[in-house]
Amino acid sequence: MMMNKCDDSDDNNNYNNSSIRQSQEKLNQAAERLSSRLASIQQEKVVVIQSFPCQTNDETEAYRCKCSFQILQQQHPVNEEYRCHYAIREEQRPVIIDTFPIANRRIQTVMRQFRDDILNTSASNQDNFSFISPSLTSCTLSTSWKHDMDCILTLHYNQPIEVNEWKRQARQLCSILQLRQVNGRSKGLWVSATPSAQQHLSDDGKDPHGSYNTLRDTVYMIRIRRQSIHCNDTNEITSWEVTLNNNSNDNDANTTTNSRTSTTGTTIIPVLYEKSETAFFHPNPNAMTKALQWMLQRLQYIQQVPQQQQAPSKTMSLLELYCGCGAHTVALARTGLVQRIVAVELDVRLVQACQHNVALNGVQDIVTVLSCDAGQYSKNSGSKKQPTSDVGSSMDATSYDILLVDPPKQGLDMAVCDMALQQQEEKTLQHILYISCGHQALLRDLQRLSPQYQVVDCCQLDLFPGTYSIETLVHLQRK
Ligand SMILES: C[S@@+](CC[C@H](N)C(=O)[O-])C[C@H]1O[C@@H](n2cnc3c(N)ncnc32)[C@H](O)[C@@H]1O
Repeated sequence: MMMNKCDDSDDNNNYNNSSIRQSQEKLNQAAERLSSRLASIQQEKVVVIQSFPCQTNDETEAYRCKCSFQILQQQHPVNEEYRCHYAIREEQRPVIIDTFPIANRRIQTVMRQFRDDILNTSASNQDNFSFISPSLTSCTLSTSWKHDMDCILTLHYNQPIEVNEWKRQARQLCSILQLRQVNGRSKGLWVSATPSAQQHLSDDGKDPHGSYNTLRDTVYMIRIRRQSIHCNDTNEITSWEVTLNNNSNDNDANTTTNSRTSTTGTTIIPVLYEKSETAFFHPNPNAMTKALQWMLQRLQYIQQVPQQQQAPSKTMSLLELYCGCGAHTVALARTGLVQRIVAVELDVRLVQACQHNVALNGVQDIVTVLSCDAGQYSKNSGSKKQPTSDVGSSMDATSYDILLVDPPKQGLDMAVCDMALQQQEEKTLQHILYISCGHQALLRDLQRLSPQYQVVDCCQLDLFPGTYSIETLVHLQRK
């Protein structure tokens, strides 16, 4: 568990510095362990494991953009008033918490205001929210990656909601807490309210444009080109950075997909996202943007460095399995480094979100999103069968240059590894970019792939600071 933040500023600084140091030490130790495991998996090549350490206090302490809490009512022992508390489950039991320091600043503020100003308020104010608090059992708070953008509060009840009154009060709640939307869920019923009475939301939370409880974001990819002179040869070196901060003075910069190139040759490419609050999205924006930056660097390397069978700047195609809402898909499609992407996802809500994000960024000509199981897709591709009816425009899996995988903790389906290994004769698939949040599964998969692939680059980042979780990014290349 994370420690509570201390209020004294000197101690606070010490603690903050030490939390960054702890994060760095955690990565150093993980790199040592992984190095020795890799050495036993592949004897041929030694790779240096880099790390992307956390650099700011918010990255180590206040990073989570999705949190769920139980809501408990307790009677005060002295004045006998009932007070609401947040609780998290530890060893099957609810543990009351006053604060949740790993939640981002916006969630921490809304948590405090909702509990103190709405749920535990004076009798007069209680009347204003009399339909909000009774039978409330838990809540979920979600924000955009850039947490000053959107925040959605979802309230779960164990009794039916009185819909009209609840909506009226929830709308007021939206205004006071500056939320994009408040949802109420009770026994299969889903009601939603937004600050504006005019904006119609149907009772299943869908807005008139069809986007479902969406949190909006803009991620900026920065391509930096510079000349390097070595032994009278001039080469152009391209590097990439990824950030959530729009440093321009342009107010429209976070709603447009237009790229901007400066006189020095630096290009800023905005990527727009709308992520469903109800389905998976990366809960740590720092880890998500760092991983994306690493992917761009690797694609740049793949495109520039001549391979045995591959000339530089060749048109590249990419198969992405476990694509989620398209967090990587749309960004990669906008780099100009890949000309064709097929993205596969099992959860239909995420398939829809990914398709929506593809359209939002105008990359429909580059990306095809498929709704199917990654293992099944790989099996069918291996046997040259197309997996589902909506794959008309997709290619056979044997014809991609790069495979990008970001599986759940359990790692790759065996059929995915088989598909990557089966391509030995055609030797088309050259590279695998593997994003892993499950360490044991990653080691198992690297072992399975080791007869034909070797690790050429590896990087680790602190997935959930204050816990043991690490994200490992691995670039495998065909031997
Ligand atoms: C770790 S998440 C990564 C998602 C995405 N890359 C992102 O960053 O948002 C893993 C994703 O794999 C999907 N998934 C899980 N099992 C799958 C399967 N058998 N076939 C396809 N997708 C699957 C999940 O729905 C989830 O979206």
